[in-house]
Amino acid sequence: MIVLKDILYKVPIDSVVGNTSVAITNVHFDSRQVALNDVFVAVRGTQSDGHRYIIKAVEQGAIAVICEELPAQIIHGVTYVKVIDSASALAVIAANYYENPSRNLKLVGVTGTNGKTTIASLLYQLFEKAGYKVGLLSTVKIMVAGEEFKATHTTPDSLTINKYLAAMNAAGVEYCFMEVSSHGIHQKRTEGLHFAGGIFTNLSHDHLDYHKTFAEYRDVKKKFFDELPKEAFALVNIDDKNGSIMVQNTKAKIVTYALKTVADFKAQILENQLSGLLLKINSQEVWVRLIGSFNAYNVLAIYATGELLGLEPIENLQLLSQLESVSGRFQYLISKGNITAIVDYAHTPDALKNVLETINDIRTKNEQLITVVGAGGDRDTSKRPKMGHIASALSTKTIFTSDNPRSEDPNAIIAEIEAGVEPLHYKKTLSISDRKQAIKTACQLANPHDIILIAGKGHETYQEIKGERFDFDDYKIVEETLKQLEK
Ligand SMILES: CC(=O)N[C@H]1[C@@H](OP(=O)(O)OP(=O)(O)OC[C@H]2O[C@@H](n3ccc(=O)[nH]c3=O)[C@H](O)[C@@H]2O)O[C@H](CO)[C@@H](O)[C@@H]1O[C@H](C)C(=O)N[C@@H](C)C(=O)N[C@H](CCC(=O)O)C(=O)O
Ligand SMILES: Nc1ncnc2c1ncn2[C@@H]1O[C@H](COP(=O)(O)OP(=O)(O)OP(=O)(O)O)[C@@H](O)[C@H]1O
Ligand SMILES: N[C@H](CCC[C@H](N)C(=O)O)C(=O)O
Ligand SMILES: [Mg+2]
Repeated sequence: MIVLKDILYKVPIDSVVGNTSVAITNVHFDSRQVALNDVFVAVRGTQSDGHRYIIKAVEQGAIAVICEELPAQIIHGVTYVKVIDSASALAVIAANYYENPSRNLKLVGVTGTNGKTTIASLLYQLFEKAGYKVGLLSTVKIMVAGEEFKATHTTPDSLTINKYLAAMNAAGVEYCFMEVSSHGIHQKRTEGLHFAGGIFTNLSHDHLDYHKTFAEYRDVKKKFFDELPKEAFALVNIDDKNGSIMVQNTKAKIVTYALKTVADFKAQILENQLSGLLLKINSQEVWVRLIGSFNAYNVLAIYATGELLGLEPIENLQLLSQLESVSGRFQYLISKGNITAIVDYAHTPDALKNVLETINDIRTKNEQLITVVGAGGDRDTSKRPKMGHIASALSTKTIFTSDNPRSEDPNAIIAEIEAGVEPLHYKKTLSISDRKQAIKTACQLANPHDIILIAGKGHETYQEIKGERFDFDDYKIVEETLKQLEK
């Protein structure tokens, strides 16, 4: 039996109306999911306010309500707990309800604009190959010791996080790697978790619709490091100018990694090819099957984390060379007709620039680089012209198309992307709003040895248009189209 006051442990409370010794069944922050004897936590959101649904939750059987403001109408038999901050209370309640599962394993959070999925997924692979039971919470999927679950967010809500961590406890998981998004930190989805370490990848332009200014976005990321406990490690990319800012106020042990600067963990790129990277890490050579100089940072962060969590350096290096690429991250095929098609999740200006520069480093001048790219609807609009500028400047030909238009007009998004194209690059671009048609056109324009980059959607298996999700898989489409054209 779970009692309300037990799950309120360490929640900053303002006042209580009713009895906190009542038995409760479940906890929800969505009134539509509330059933008899559940607790409803009213959270203020971006579209609506959970406080509006308190009456509905009580009608559905809620025995207790956690809120920042008491409702005008108090129902007898229901306990009302007024808290300072509902989102924060929800996170602490979630951890209490599932018996603090983050304390029974080593939890490492990865934050930064790009590279979170890559690092978290490859750490999952590394520790699994080292013989441990491992957990993963990522944009692509959730893993509990080999069992796969669907991911809906990069960082899920605090109840979902703790639910999966509890399942990991039950499965005997020793290490869990999770992505920590800026939305996740800002909405306090990760509060109340006990982290053994935090990793900072890099910081560049993204989500400025939500966070408004770059400084605000940076400070939200920094908050994750501010809150790490002193026994944790804070592993930071010190080549990124925001790396030192991230750990300015952390209590955790600061460990640095870099390619260009003096750091605790240092790497050098010896070779950079389409088949992989040859790196020198802390004076040892290692070959990895990951492509692009940005992946040298990811590999170095993974190596350093392995060592910080106790892997032997030799074993660590051996396992690094066995890692397989992550779905939708520089995932490529070479067709029968010798056309290389690359599918990559680059959906920020910086990621797009990195991927294009990597391809330009690898290709020879007579091969064309044909890029297919768009930008998501209902998301940061200021990145659109930047992406248009970068794609057109760094590709031989660029086809602008739709990403997930969501509620927006696809052609209006494309017009904003086109606005960033410099006049001298105009003639190298065309726009086709139907993404499938855009991919097909890229395939038709490609000659043997050319490279096609399809950016922005990576592993996604849908396209979201006007609230509906249609099946869509960049990799499958380009694979099938090239097969048909080369029949
Ligand atoms: C903008 C945003 O982050 N929104 C998240 C937020 O929803 P919200 O604030 O819009 O909620 P709301 O609709 O205003 O509702 C307020 C409250 O009323 C409750 N409610 C609402 C209706 C009702 O009938 N009854 C009821 O109780 C809701 O459950 C909610 O608690 O809280 C929800 C619950 O945790 C999230 O599912 C939701 O994510 C939406 C779906 C989303 O698209 N989020 C994206 C932007 C996101 O979080 N992305 C990051 C990755 C970003 C990156 O690439 O780095 C991620 O971590 O996934
Ligand atoms: N260390 C890095 N530095 C810069 N760009 C990177 C790095 N790692 C990956 N990228 C680029 O960013 C894209 C997204 O990578 P990844 O999915 O690992 O990032 P993410 O941080 O998880 O993104 P999201 O915020 O959408 O979850 C990749 O497809 C690649 O183009
Ligand atoms: N986690 C990112 C994913 C963007 C992926 C891109 N395909 C899009 O739909 O904009 C976001 O929610 O902003
Ligand atoms: Mg991710």
